Amino acid sequence: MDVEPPAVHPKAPTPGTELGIHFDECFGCGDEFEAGLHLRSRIGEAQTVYSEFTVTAAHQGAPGLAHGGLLACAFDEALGSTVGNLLRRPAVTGKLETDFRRPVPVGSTLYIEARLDGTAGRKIYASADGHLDAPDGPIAVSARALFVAVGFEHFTTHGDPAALKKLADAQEKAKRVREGRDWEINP
Ligand SMILES: CCCCCCCCCCCCCCCC(=O)SCCNC(=O)CCNC(=O)[C@H](O)C(C)(C)COP(=O)(O)OP(=O)(O)OC[C@H]1O[C@@H](n2cnc3c(N)ncnc32)[C@H](O)[C@@H]1OP(=O)(O)O
Repeated sequence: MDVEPPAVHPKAPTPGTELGIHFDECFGCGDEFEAGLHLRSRIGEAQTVYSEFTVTAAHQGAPGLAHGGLLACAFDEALGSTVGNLLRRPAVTGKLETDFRRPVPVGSTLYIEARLDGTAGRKIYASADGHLDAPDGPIAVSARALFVAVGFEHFTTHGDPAALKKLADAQEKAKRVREGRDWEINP
């Protein structure tokens, strides 16, 4: 099947939009686990999403250096957020390939620029570069991923119903807040 240019969803968030946490307990972006990556993302121009995270002592592999697996996690999150938010299509990572080009010390911030590369049926291709300590800093890590579009039953069949309910409740609350209907915000 031919690879087609990605078609950004008409209701995708516009450039400049700060993307919130998609699930409080997500290791990549959630805020419930102190040791998580706490990655933050923003929509850029031309099918890009910019993400940042700061490496802490909780992310070490060798002393003082980020663990490669946790760096891969950051790219999975940044690329998944790019796919989910720009295409507005549930999808899961099928394949993730990383090139580690420079060590990433504890205390440094990785600026990840991720982009959609194309789609072929259910297959979605995306890639990203992680710049060290500045958006135009040297590239420390690059990644390419294949996401596969799935139905919501992927999550209801294989996931945790209680966690899915928690997520649905949080999304409903966020919607109420956006629409000014939440009593805690507008008593
Ligand atoms: C809605 C609004 C959203 C709003 C905003 C949301 C924001 C949201 C932010 C999320 C941010 C979190 C980002 C973390 C994302 C994860 O970490 S997801 C967790 C890790 N991934 C998984 O657990 C996936 C586990 N794997 C599976 O469930 C299944 O293998 C898959 C991937 C669904 C595929 O199975 P399947 O549905 O049976 O499909 P299958 O026919 O095998 O494959 C479909 C096509 O993909 C190809 N393919 C599949 N796997 C591979 C592979 N590894 N290599 C090469 N090709 C492959 C197949 O060859 C096939 O190709 P074609 O024949 O069509 O040419």
